[in-house]
Amino acid sequence: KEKVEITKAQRALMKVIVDAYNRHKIPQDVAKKLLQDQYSAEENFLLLTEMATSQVQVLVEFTKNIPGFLSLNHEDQIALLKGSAVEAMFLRSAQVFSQKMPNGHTEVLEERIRKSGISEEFMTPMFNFYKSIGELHMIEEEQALLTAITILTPDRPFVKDQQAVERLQEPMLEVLRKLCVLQHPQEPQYFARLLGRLTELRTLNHYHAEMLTSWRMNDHKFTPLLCEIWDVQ
Ligand SMILES: O=C(NC1CCCCC1)[C@H](C1CCCCC1)n1c(-c2ccc(-c3nnn[nH]3)cc2)nc2ccccc21
Repeated sequence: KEKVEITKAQRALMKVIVDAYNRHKIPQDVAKKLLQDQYSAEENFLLLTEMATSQVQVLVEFTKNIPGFLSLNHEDQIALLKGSAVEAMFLRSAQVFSQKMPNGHTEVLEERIRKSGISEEFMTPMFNFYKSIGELHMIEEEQALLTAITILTPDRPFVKDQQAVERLQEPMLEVLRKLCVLQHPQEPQYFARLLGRLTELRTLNHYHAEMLTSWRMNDHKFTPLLCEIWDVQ
């Protein structure tokens, strides 16, 4: 039986990531807002672009706190943010969707999202992902590390020094692996399941451009930041 122990240095790294993650959580209020009222497709799309814009700003702040990130080549820093922004948005959306809510609220939230204006064909992959994240019942340390690991994916388009990114991602993966063994001793496959979600996240990345243009409304307006990050307009 492997004796797993998180070292002092690993605990310190985890604390830095979790503190940064908690400081930069975007307001949960999108779920509350959606539960309050039904909105038109236009209003929902505006809400999405507002939430996504503020989440990108928060993601940049969070990323700056990842040890070593600011020492990376500057173009690579941009390539990593650009390459992970959509995945981080869906990961955060999944965490918002999976958060504990009073009875029946998750069903109402799901209904509101299904009727928000997104076209039908994307509902299944999106909710499959949200539910598979929910089933993991991640603790916040796991959520924070998974977000950092997503950002530090070496094989994003245009990353020049992939080894430098791997050197930052590997210690995060090792801490997460140990955390999973300690948190879920009766589930030796839990870490593998967690990483499997990152593969599912990449498929949502693939759908994203089509999802945006498929919203049942015309004239999709984006903020300048989203035009940069989402490669639209
Ligand atoms: O605001 C949101 N997500 C923010 C959450 C926090 C981080 C930044 C994004 C959207 C809501 C917007 C208003 C209409 C309903 C969905 N959202 C989504 C969602 C839906 C479609 C696309 C998308 N992308 N491209 N086309 N459609 C992205 C995200 N999934 C959610 C699950 C739980 C709670 C909110 C959720």
